[in-house]
Amino acid sequence: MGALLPLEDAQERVLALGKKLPPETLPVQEALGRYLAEDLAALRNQPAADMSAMDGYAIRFADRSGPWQLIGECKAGSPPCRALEPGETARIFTGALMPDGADTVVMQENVAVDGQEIRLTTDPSPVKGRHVRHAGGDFAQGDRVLEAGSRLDARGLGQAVIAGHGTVQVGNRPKVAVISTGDELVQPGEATDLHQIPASNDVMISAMLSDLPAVSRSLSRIPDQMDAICTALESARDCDIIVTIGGASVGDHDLVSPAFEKLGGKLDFWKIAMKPGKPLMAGKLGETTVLALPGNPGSAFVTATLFLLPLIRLYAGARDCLPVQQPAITTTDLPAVEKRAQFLRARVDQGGITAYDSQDSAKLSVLAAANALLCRPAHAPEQPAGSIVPYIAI
Ligand SMILES: Nc1nc2c(c(=O)[nH]1)N[C@H]1C(S)=C(S)[C@@H](COP(=O)(O)OP(=O)(O)OC[C@H]3O[C@@H](n4cnc5c(N)ncnc54)[C@H](O)[C@@H]3O)O[C@H]1N2
Ligand code: MOO
Repeated sequence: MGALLPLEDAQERVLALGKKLPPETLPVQEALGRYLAEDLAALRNQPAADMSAMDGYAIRFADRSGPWQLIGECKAGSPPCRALEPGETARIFTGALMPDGADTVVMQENVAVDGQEIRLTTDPSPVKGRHVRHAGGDFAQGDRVLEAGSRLDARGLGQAVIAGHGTVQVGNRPKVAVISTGDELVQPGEATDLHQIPASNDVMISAMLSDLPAVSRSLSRIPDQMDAICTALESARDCDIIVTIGGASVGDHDLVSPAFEKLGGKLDFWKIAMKPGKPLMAGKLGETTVLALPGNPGSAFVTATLFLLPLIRLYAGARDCLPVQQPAITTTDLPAVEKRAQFLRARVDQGGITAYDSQDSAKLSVLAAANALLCRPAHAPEQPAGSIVPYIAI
């Protein structure tokens, strides 16, 4: 067997095969999950002017001990009442603009109201500036409030809107074809003979894409025949990315690589130093990036996590494409790793991270129970229980 390509090199090469798509402008309401194509600057100050953070009474700190004469009302959505003179107060509500002259708010729980006279009932007396949100205290016009390449989640959308934006420039969604191959595959829910298996990877991989800005289509259960695989690949050439599942290894019926080459595909690499996922293949078919994932469910999931999702993020304009690794304490001894980096299906909780005893990449039961991939780099030394190890949350 020739030298296997190290994982990091393979990730770099896959990302080098892709390209960021030209951006588009969308109404903010339609931009959930997209990556910002440019830094977003605030178009307004927030708050636009000093405003009250409480329901109560606006006062001048200079006459903090009261009593005060009530001269008007300030509510959210209306301009403030006239300026306060010494000894005066205005009724004010949360979110209302402060009247000129006022610099402090006393909560209504801390006063007694007697007609137009308002008295302080608590000791100590008010603190200067208390319960006032100052103009520009959140952000000022021109401030960068969101970074190019960051993902617009619910909070990001809220931020864009409060900063004054009705539309945003975002990365486009790559078109992705998911092609599964195998004579043994049957449709979900269909009865299986002993030599058959439900096509679970198709649903699993498509589901992994559903959380990303991608337009995917599925070409399921292509037979292990050269012509059929070539036809499927040809039919997806309008896509930015073709991902195949299964038929990536070296068996006589593993025809993805031969079909890819027959159509003139340019192989970038095949086989990497990783477990599971060794038979991963990557290349270009014209303008389309092709990733061939191994068929075992554990291998398909791990390679999709480490290669396919990052590639989609790259096309969609993400700043950070690779999965985030976090630290946890291993609850078990981990043996030294040889040349293939390992991604162990594991369970992480407050007590630490525990890799499952069985790491058979064909076992969906283990994959489905896991909530983490415990990362073990190639040539990592033995790590006893209690060591800190990296993991990817799944
Ligand atoms: N002589 C060697 N044999 C194998 C090697 C090797 O290096 N030398 N590599 C092994 C490794 S590692 C893996 S992983 C598998 C991957 O093989 P393929 O990508 O060719 O996958 P298949 O043979 O088509 O399928 C493997 C397994 O997964 C099931 N499968 C496939 N597609 C689906 C699907 N869409 N849904 C559910 N299950 C699927 C398939 O029925 C097989 O059971 O090769 C090793 N062999
Ligand atoms: O990707 Mo294979 O799992 O190493 O069996």
